[in-house]
Amino acid sequence: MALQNVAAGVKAVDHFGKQRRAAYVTFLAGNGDYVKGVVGLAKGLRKVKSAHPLVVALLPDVPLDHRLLLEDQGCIVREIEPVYPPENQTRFAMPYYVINYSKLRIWEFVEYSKMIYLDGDIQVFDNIDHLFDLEDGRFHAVMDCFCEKTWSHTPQYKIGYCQQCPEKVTWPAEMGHPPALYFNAGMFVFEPGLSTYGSLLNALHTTTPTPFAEQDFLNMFFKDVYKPIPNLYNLVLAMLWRHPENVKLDQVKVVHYCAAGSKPWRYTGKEENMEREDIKMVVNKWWDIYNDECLDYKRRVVQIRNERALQPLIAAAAAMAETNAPVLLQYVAAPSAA
Ligand SMILES: O=c1ccn([C@@H]2O[C@H](COP(=O)(O)OP(=O)(O)O)[C@@H](O)[C@H]2O)c(=O)[nH]1
Ligand SMILES: OC[C@H]1O[C@H](O[C@@H]2[C@@H](O)[C@H](O)[C@@H](O)[C@H](O)[C@@H]2O)[C@H](O)[C@@H](O)[C@H]1O
Ligand SMILES: [Mn+2]
Repeated sequence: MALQNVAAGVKAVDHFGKQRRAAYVTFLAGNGDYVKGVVGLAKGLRKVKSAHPLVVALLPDVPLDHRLLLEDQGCIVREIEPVYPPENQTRFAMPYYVINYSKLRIWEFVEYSKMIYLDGDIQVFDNIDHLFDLEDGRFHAVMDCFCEKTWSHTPQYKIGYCQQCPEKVTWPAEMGHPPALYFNAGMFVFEPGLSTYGSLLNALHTTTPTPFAEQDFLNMFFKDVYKPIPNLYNLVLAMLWRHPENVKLDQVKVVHYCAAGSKPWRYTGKEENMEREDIKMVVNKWWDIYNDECLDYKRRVVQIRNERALQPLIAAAAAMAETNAPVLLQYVAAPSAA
């Protein structure tokens, strides 16, 4: 029995050259435990019934078993080449931040017209598909906070200034202009494009790396088109103790587990602020999704024997792939007469 996989899943739709589409995209590097973050994210997007697939841009050092785990969760796995900043003496805020420049490869995913990037340590608790309708030609992201120790190298940290409460400490005239609005690069809405991609890589080669690596670089590159979106779309956890007046936790749709000690899959509760009831609550909410087997992806295979049914079924399956419900069509050719 000759089985021919007529995959009408998302990939096949790409080959049909249909209109460009929207997708979520995340980034995975190494053979460590961030893969748990990406599995959790895939299940979280399924739980909120997102209509769009999750693409995982992963580095060559991600092992096969991790890739299969992600495929089995319905992710579209795309291997990318690393991107390194120019030779430098920079001390990154976290030494591993140097690998984060590889995120820039996602601008090359031009089969998609609009994408939402989400770090692997992010969870989506409410549907945010409406963000794909945000204005084109802009870079949409949530404003960051400068109050954590990770910012102690900056002038704003030294004088206690934060864009989250600009009225609290007046920016001294002798220090020139206050810093431009600055976004957290763990979540952003963007449009892939080869010309932007080329400009990004060219600009990178002549830009001295800085402590927040690609986050600093992206803020510099998109400064003129950056448009802040509410922090309910990317709650940087430090906001809970740095700017509680700016946070309505019951309205938060997206949580970013970037505070030290808050990665759910590594959570011990020992680090500073990690014993807080709100931190325990969002970490438990992450685990509820990660452990929920009902949210595991179930691949659907439909076998076809009648060749005349093939085309309409491919069209129907391609349409379903659009709504992040890929179907694998298998055409079972009749055995040839002996
Ligand atoms: O060993 C690593 C470190 C980072 N990342 C990816 O790079 C992103 C940015 O790193 P991280 O979230 O740790 O930075 P933070 O937001 O905590 O500063 C992660 O979310 C992952 O998607 C990864 O895959 N493996
Ligand atoms: O490589 C630089 C990283 O910079 C950002 O993380 C930082 C930043 O948010 C600081 O403002 C916080 O103080 C800190 O905790 C947090 O880790 C992005 O989340 C991450 O994706 C990545 O771009
Ligand atoms: Mn992160």
